[in-house]
Amino acid sequence: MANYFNTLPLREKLNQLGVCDFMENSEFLDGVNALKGKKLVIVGCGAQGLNQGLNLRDSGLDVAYALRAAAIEGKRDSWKNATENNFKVGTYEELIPTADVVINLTPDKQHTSVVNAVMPLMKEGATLSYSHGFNIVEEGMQIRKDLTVIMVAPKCPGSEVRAEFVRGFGVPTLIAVHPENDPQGKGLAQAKAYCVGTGGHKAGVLKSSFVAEVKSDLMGEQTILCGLLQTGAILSFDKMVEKGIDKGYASKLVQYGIEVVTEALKHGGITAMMDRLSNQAKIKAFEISEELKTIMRPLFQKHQDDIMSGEFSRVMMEDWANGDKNLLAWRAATGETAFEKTPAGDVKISEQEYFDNALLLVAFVRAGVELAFETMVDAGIKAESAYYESLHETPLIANTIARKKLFEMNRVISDTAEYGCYLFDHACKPLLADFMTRVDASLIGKNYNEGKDGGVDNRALISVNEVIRTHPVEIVGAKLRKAMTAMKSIKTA
Ligand SMILES: NC(=O)C1=CN([C@@H]2O[C@H](COP(=O)(O)OP(=O)(O)OC[C@H]3O[C@@H](n4cnc5c(N)ncnc54)[C@H](OP(=O)(O)O)[C@@H]3O)[C@@H](O)[C@H]2O)C=CC1
Ligand SMILES: CC[C@](O)(C(C)=O)C(=O)O
Ligand SMILES: [Mg+2]
Ligand SMILES: [Mg+2]
Repeated sequence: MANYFNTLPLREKLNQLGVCDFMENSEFLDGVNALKGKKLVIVGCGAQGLNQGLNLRDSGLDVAYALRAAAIEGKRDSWKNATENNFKVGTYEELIPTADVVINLTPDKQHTSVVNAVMPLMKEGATLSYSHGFNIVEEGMQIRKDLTVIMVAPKCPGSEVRAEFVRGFGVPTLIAVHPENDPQGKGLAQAKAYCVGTGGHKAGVLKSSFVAEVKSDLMGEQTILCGLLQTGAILSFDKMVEKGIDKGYASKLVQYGIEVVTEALKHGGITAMMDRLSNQAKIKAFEISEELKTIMRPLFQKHQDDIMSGEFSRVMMEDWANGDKNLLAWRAATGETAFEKTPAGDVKISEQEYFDNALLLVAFVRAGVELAFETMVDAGIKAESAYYESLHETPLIANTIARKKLFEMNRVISDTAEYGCYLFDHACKPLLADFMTRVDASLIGKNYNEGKDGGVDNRALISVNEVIRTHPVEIVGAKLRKAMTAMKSIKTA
């Protein structure tokens, strides 16, 4: 199989990369009807499988789970997830032949073998669905011509797909129909109905393409969403310990601080996050984030280049073939970091203190969101898609760190995200070594405002505000957030 994207002529590459239509509420008035009464069979019951299935069932759809025989016999977690939630469970042979829609929610590294196993069992004219286009785009999987192939890709971890739905909201979602597989022209209607079933239509839906989803999703997850949050968390914690800050306090400030500062992003973008700081702290956070952007820009560009060329996938797939040797070693090393091993202290930190005592975290977030957004847009990804993959999803990943630190984040994200996260983190830390020698406790661990009189140069403040507020991520964000009127707040630690 050849990398599908690389087989396309340049104009078609650009064409597919540029597919990005924000869908109006009026396009979802048909609700879940296109899937009502159809049999939806989800393959795999993990992070996305379980949570999407719960939402789809609560939306009135008929959902069952096809698991591999070993998972059923061994009563593995996937079997427990499904049966404890009272779903029908069966083998591929039992459930796939009657399915109208087969939803493949197994890890990307298994897609070729899973699709090769289920495709011969699928009935004529059925639909195969993915939540990430890797198998189609990077591996060039060929699907039987009578089958419709759609994608419904929530822009967030599975746990948050459920949590937002239960809160009465949803998560932004990219939907697409594979241009090579839409023989009956029903793909879009089914993808829209599926998206209503998961609640995604409440948060914003982009009509995208498999190509645009893959090239933006991989970039977001490697850089700002997971890679940089991991780097920022570890470096911030280590710096506080080096400066003599209590370890329990340091652990708590980072674990919950990322969630608290990014919650402001969710509601009002970088502007709202930076406005939570005093004027003098905002100017300082702006300066250090500008420096971080300069240092990290080449790394962000390298990741995007490697994603576009297929080099990233090639190297990751080598590791798959090698029994995940690198991934497993990197996962184990993450578990051994001092941040991971130090429990959060039993100390009260007020919401404002998370901002005032963690300027460095705010600077990492601003730098990472803006860099990821700028790099994606420069590569031909549309601003709306880049916004979801950078600014909007950062708080949702931060929620997972608040639960159980980097372990939880890496457990709930996909296998491609976890691999890319470590790759970025390992390249980023050495790049920041010199910068970090200049960071003191006033930037992380202590209140930046302490001992300062609060005065600022008016012109400097006006110019900082101007740069923050007119960044293209803020412009598109303001527009997209208007469509998120039902967004709920989360409770902070
Ligand atoms: N994780 C996330 O939050 C996101 C994931 N996605 C996409 O969703 C899809 C699913 O990812 P994710 O939910 O992380 O997957 P998980 O790693 O959570 O695994 C899902 C399930 O697949 C089953 N499985 C594993 N290997 C096989 C196999 N060889 N054959 C059959 N079943 C297998 C596992 O059950 P068992 O081993 O018991 O059989 C497990 O329950 C991916 O395409 C991913 O890119 C998209 C957005 C976010
Ligand atoms: C963390 C990134 C993601 O792409 C996601 C949750 O959207 C993944 O693959 O897990
Ligand atoms: Mg994603
Ligand atoms: Mg992903």
